[in-house]
Amino acid sequence: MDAETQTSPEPTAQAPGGPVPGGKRPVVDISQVDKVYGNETRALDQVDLTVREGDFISLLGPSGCGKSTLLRIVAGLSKATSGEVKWWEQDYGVVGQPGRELCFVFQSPTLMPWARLDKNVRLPLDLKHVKKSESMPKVRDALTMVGLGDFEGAYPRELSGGMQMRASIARALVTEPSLCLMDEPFGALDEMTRNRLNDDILRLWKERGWTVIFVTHSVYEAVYLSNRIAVMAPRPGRIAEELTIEAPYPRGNEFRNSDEYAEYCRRASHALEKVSS
Ligand SMILES: Nc1ncnc2c1ncn2[C@@H]1O[C@H](COP(=O)(O)OP(=O)(O)OP(=O)(O)O)[C@@H](O)[C@H]1O
Repeated sequence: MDAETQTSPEPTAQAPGGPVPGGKRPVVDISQVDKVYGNETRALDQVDLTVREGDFISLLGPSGCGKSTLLRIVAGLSKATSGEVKWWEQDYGVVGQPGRELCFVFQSPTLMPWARLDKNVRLPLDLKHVKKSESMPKVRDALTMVGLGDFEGAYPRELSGGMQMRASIARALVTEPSLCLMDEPFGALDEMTRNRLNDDILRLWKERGWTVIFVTHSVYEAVYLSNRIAVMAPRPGRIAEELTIEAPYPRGNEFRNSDEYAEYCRRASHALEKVSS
């Protein structure tokens, strides 16, 4: 998971199962994944999802439908009971090899309270024994990208909740991931801060050429950010419906205030109501 990122092989027009719709190469292929916990909770049942290069996919669903479980399985933090999670042309085990770097942004910032921001953000590179002379320019670059360029010497307690979340995104950025997994990163923030961070994430997604899998409870957030939304249902956890959000990027306030956005939100709410009832 922590190996140096290098350039991925050139995209090809063929997926293992045939031609790639739209020419986009699959990054992760989740196939017939079940997860049954030790207490016999069936958290996931026959989940199929193909994540393609450049996708911004939201996993949207009520509490307990298995969103975090699925994300943790993709990250290799938990094992599927059965089924497969494959990377393009290779098994999951190759994560951490060149071109297969991923990052995970958790629900809370999980910063080390005793360390200044630069040290917090440098942590993944320190763990890889990257020399300080090499890591510090990357740390400064990442902090600047999330708008915290002037705060590298600050302690987490000196920052607002939104700034702490930005710092945790900077810590993910320094690893130069190609796939970014985000588990409800903005759920605890007020609406204005969440909107601002949504815009930041879309900018980084575009600039960095990321593929993102994003967990959220919020219909509004899912529609604003995503090109695809997988609506998940509980008991057992499964993907009940997939919505495509055709609105072009970049998206901003114009999109947020548009009839098109309202219509997509209505559709996503309706899908969510169906699985929650
Ligand atoms: N370690 C575990 N052991 C037993 N059951 C678990 C474990 N982790 C999760 N579960 C159960 O699996 C189901 C799916 O949980 P999960 O956290 O993946 O859902 P979620 O959709 O992410 O929920 P939330 O939106 O509340 O975070 C739930 O019923 C949960 O109680």
